[in-house]
Amino acid sequence: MIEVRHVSKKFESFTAIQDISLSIPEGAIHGIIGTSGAGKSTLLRLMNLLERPDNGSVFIGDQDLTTLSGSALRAARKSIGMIFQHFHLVSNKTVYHNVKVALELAGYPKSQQAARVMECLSFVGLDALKDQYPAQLSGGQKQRVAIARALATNPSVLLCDEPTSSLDPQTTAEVLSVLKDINERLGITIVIVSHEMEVIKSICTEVTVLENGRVYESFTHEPTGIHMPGNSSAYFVQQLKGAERDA
Ligand SMILES: Nc1ncnc2c1ncn2[C@@H]1O[C@H](COP(=O)(O)OP(=O)(O)OP(=O)(O)O)[C@@H](O)[C@H]1O
Repeated sequence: MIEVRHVSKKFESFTAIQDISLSIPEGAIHGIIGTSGAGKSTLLRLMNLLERPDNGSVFIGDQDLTTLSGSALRAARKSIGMIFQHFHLVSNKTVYHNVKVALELAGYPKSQQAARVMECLSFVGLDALKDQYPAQLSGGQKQRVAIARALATNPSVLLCDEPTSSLDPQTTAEVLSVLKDINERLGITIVIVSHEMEVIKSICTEVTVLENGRVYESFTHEPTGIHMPGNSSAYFVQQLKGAERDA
């Protein structure tokens, strides 16, 4: 499904990615983890050519993205959605219009746009908030709007760059549930960059550990499932008083 072959990327004289090859099968949830600066985000951005590699090729299905440019690359990118740590929503557009803009940019048939926006919003459970603005939403809701926007063009791949790093544990669990749902119900292959071990452990079916721009190890993984943390005042008190007693 996604195949990165002998890819390298330099920023001036600094080599961020060194000769990486990786094969991610259809239907996987592939986690990429490593220390800060290991090259995780750069590797992810190479997968949709937001960064163009200096060497090597990037296949999505049987299409080598590195051979494309201009309108052909824009067309190929419709099959690759992406979400980010800071959501990247348009602040002066409503939830509805944040999703609709993805369809407009992709040239989706005008007569079908409204129905598709609502379909995507109801998939992430936000249809009731369609007329809200991003500033009126919680972090988890903002990320769900970003997911709905990424889903709008029916991608086969969703790239996630630290999707839960700005969120509290409860909201992280909710967003991970949406990602798992997308993978299971829509069959979308997911690549998720995170420095949070729990995120990788909970939903990833395979993992790549990066170190200094190289693959340290890549392996299959049995997801542990999403842990729903307590979210009541009583839970916080119990956890903190328990921790005090144990200290
Ligand atoms: N556009 C750029 N110009 C110059 N250097 C860059 C650029 N993008 C990334 N780098 C450098 O490449 C290296 C890898 O960056 P990258 O963001 O991929 O790492 P990361 O593993 O995602 O780190 P973090 O977890 O801190 O986000 C870092 O040293 C970074 O400073």
